[in-house]
Amino acid sequence: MPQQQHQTAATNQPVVQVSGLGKEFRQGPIATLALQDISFSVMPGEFVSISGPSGCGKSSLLHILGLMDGYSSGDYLLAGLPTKSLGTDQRSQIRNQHIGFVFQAFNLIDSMTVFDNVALPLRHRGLPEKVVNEQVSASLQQVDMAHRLSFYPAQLSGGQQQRVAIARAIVGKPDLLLVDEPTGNLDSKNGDAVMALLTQLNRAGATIIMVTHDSRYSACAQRSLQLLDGKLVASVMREVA
Ligand SMILES: Nc1ncnc2c1ncn2[C@@H]1O[C@H](COP(=O)(O)OP(=O)(O)OP(=O)(O)O)[C@@H](O)[C@H]1O
Repeated sequence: MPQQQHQTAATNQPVVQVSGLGKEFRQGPIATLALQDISFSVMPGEFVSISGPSGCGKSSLLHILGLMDGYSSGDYLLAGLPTKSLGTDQRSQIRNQHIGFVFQAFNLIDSMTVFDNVALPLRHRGLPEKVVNEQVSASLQQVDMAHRLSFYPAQLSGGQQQRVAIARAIVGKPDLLLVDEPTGNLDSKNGDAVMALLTQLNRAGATIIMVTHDSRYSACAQRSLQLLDGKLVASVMREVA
């Protein structure tokens, strides 16, 4: 399969730099401290997993890293850009330029073909259709789904839908792939295939942060961050085969 070069593979600036990050949710008089004093960096080309028990703050952290939610304290630099005081439009633009998302539920648009789903981030950037065609084709080849470009999501298996979702996430050559429980809706055979694909993308230069409950899959990452009660309690390096 052809391999795309990801933007950050050649730089030495952290893709993610989080320091003293805190997140408080307020529901009337009740305050929940979902994240407390979290600090870590992720360098270009790293594959980092985030794990921990239910309610420990994994989704809250991923949402902040994806600029889908703000934070209450600390700092977060994305590819060197300060994110603290960004407005909604700026966040959305930076998300489109720098971040690819892969969700547990795939989140494909049912009324659009595979091609149009994958083309979405590029059309959002206003790129010419010729460039869109080239990049979508390359991206679908990377995930081995080029033979299904005129299919609709309902005509695909779960594993195929997730591969299309991965194609959509990488089509714009983002600095960072944020992956949330990518195997949660898949059987073990398809889950293994999706993890093999993510590992392959990482070897080709993609920087990946993945939330997973599954210790088998967190072992695919070079580093595992473990959260407990909103705190970062361990950062474990692994030798990945
Ligand atoms: N919108 C919200 N309003 C209030 N509290 C919230 C909100 N979102 C999350 N929380 C609280 O923040 C804490 C962390 O939740 P979060 O969803 O980040 O955990 P998680 O580790 O992703 O859990 P799971 O593995 O079950 O998905 C929990 O105590 C949760 O109740």
